[in-house]
Amino acid sequence: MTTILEVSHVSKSFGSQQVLKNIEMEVKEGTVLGFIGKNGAGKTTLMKCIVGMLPIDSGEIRLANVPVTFRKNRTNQFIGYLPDVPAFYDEMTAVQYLKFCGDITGMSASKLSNKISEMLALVELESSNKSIGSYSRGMKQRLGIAQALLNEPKLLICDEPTSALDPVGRKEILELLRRVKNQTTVLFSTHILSDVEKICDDMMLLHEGKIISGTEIEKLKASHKKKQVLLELMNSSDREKFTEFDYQNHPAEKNDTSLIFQGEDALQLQQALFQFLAVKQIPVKKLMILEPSLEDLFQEVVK
Ligand SMILES: Nc1ncnc2c1ncn2[C@@H]1O[C@H](COP(=O)(O)OP(=O)(O)OP(=O)(O)O)[C@@H](O)[C@H]1O
Repeated sequence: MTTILEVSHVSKSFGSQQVLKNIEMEVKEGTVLGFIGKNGAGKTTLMKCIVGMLPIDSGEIRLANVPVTFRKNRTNQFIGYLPDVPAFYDEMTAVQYLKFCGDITGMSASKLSNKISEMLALVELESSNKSIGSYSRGMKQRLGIAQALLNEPKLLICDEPTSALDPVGRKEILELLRRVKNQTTVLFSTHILSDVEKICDDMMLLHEGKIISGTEIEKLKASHKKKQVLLELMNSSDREKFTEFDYQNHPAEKNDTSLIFQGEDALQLQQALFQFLAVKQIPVKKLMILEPSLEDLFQEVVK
């Protein structure tokens, strides 16, 4: 797989505050990469460095193997960028706005006209002839993505595209980003971890100026796995029989018909449960080892 974005040893400070510390990352072509971090972690800063809007103190950023230089737009031909707070001309319609943006890039009139129709269909705004000022936040984000994709970028960068949206708007944007994957590589930042779990091929976490890669997150996940077992019973009366189970070694969380057991070795725990269930002849609805959620891991990393 070709590398589209390469960030090597990048550091960046604002005064005495070092926001990025020797950052190393790579984005492979055709993937959707989720970029996670708490508020103020430095996600926007890194994205602005990638698009050449902020200078870096040291290191190198390469896009399609071309070095990014502060305020030089040579590498911006490869990028579509949707900032966290996109600005629009409220009195324009979507078509007028995209035409305005396309004209600036010097696209030919016929190509632009086809491209506008294609993009508006992609973001499902083709039937809207309202002015942008009357758009919902979700519609504005979708228009922003259409605009960012107008010049067929190799990499689409979206800064917190779902943060200000309600669940319906968020779902629409996530589905759109997933669709867009057929046309370009996507890097998007978020602090909503379930968004990343839903659509991303890879993820990375920015914490205290350093990147924790998707591979490291997976390792963390593996080390946290195999520690919890969920048991769902057919009825609540059977749950009472668990008073005789060895809770001392396997403390459990209890609900009406389910129990979550904690242990150092989930396989052993599962075996002990199987034995107990067989001896007591308790019917089972579900018995499974629980995977930790990204939210659990995030809490683990940042605590
Ligand atoms: N131009 C600037 N001058 C001084 N400090 C800045 C500047 N831009 C960002 N910072 C600081 O750098 C840190 C990282 O900010 P950044 O906006 O990159 O975080 P973020 O991860 O995008 O957060 P959010 O999710 O809140 O947008 C913050 O402490 C912020 O105050």
